[in-house]
Amino acid sequence: MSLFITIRLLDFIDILLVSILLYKLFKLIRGTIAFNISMGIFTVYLLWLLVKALKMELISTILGQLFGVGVIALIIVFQQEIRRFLIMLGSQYKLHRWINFEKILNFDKEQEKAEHSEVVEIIVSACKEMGATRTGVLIAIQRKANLNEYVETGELIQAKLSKELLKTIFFKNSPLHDGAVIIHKNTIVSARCILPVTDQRTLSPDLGLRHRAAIGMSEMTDAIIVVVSEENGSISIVRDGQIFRRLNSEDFSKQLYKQFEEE
Ligand SMILES: Nc1ncnc2c1ncn2[C@@H]1O[C@H](COP(=O)(O)OP(=O)(O)OP(=O)(O)O)[C@@H](O)[C@H]1O
Repeated sequence: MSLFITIRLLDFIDILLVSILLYKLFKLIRGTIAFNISMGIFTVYLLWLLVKALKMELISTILGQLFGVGVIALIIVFQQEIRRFLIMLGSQYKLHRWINFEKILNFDKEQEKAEHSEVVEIIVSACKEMGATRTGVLIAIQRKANLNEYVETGELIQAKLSKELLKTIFFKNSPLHDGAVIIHKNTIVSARCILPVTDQRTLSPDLGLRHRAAIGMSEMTDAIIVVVSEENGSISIVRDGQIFRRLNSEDFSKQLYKQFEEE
């Protein structure tokens, strides 16, 4: 047996990839309850190593059994985080851009752009007016990921998107004003939808449930979420767990266009 450990270039790449994955994972769960759970598991793991080294048979067998089913338990406990992590990898590195499905399917980019600008114009104009009247708004715009599970929590509308319809839905006395509206292309798919609330604990305390639901939705899906605050009429855009707050009309429009372009 050779006394020298041979390290290949591939081993470096291996270590680098694991470091990147761990860093991304850390960034994703930092400040959430998942971080505390991970720390708990890590502590139990250290304890297991210690009792094994001290040859304390009973406790080390019990902890060993626990880690035996650990992978399945981890998948169940971290189901949401694993999902978010995969979505983040997929959206951040934009694999579909390299593969370019649109080109393969010969998708008409010009038509898509025209559709986007119609949707952006309607949403910007409606939100500006609703902001001025301090009307609370929560809109999730579907991108690649299917939003059916959230659509089903609300009332199906399936109507062509228009400024007046959006304003009617979010009007304070409307029975549909509570919750979120989900839009796909130029259709209002449903209203009164319940979105997942983020469990990030480092968010600004002035962000209430409407904004937290917007952030939660953006962590779970690649949807673009628009929020108008009922409290102060300010407009925010949320994507990939990131919130762009208090946008003026010009920035709101620019940012919304940018998010549409950024697949
Ligand atoms: N999980 C959810 N999914 C969809 N909508 C939600 C959810 N939770 C709360 N909302 C909406 O947010 C409203 C409450 O907003 P809240 O005042 O707590 O939030 P906020 O972020 O402070 O917003 P605002 O600035 O408009 O007050 C609810 O009436 C409801 O319409």
